[in-house]
Amino acid sequence: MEISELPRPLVIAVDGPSGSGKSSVSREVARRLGLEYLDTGAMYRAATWSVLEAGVDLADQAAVAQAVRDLDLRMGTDPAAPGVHVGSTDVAGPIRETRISSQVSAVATNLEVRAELKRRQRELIEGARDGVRSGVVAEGRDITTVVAPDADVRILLTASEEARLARRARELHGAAEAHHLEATRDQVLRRDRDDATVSSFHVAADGVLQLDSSELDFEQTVQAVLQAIAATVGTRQGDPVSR
Ligand SMILES: Nc1ncnc2c1ncn2[C@@H]1O[C@H](COP(=O)(O)OP(=O)(O)O)[C@@H](O)[C@H]1O
Ligand SMILES: Nc1ccn([C@H]2C[C@H](O)[C@@H](COP(=O)(O)OP(=O)(O)O)O2)c(=O)n1
Repeated sequence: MEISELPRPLVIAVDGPSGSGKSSVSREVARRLGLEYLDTGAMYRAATWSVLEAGVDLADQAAVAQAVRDLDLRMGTDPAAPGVHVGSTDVAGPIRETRISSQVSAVATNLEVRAELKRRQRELIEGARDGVRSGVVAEGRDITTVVAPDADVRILLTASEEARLARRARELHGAAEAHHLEATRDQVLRRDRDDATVSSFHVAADGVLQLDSSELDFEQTVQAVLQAIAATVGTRQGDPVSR
């Protein structure tokens, strides 16, 4: 089925571990389908940036949760330029720094923080459903299971540990040599271990399509996701309630 014929509104949920390619692939899929793009990991990163900026002790769960409830977070959802602002401060760059990557799980495992961000993510997804682009690709760790279990298409993007480490090392250091792989280990494997205590993103839940990108390059992965979307919503063609 032609992409232009896909029913709208269209909500696509993508989850996966660190380095599986979910952010870059989801963003490109959103761009090609003319949908909005929601990077929920960026919301946890911006919350972490803000809490640290305010000098709140990450171990003080109640104070962290309150700071996140008070957070003036503005998520841009244009896949061509998905900005992240806290108040008027552009934090798109700072939230990718190693100091945030290494501490974000402490915030993401705070259950009150999760409840607050889940509420905001649902609002953003609903807003996108009714917005000019009529839909969104939302990606993270618990989108297929908790935030948008009723999404039209739900995909778990996985890749072998080896592939994920190599991709992250290349991204951070420009090469995947042994010492780079070691330096990247904390950012990928330890963080996934911590994050997995509150979300399930290694095994696909019922009705969630698992896609292993270990042997695929970026373009092949984008194509695989587009095909999965067309195959899933294409079967509902003619269904007037395509959500
Ligand atoms: N299928 C793929 N093959 C090779 N590299 C990829 C693939 N998908 C993504 N990448 C690259 O791997 C890195 C990590 O991807 P990213 O989308 O940030 O992963 P995630 O959001 O799951 O942590 C990026 O530099 C990205 O360009
Ligand atoms: N829906 C989500 C999205 C991200 N998180 C957490 C898990 C991660 O450690 C951080 C940052 O997510 P992000 O997707 O930017 O992580 P990657 O570096 O792409 O692996 O937020 C989450 O708990 N739930």
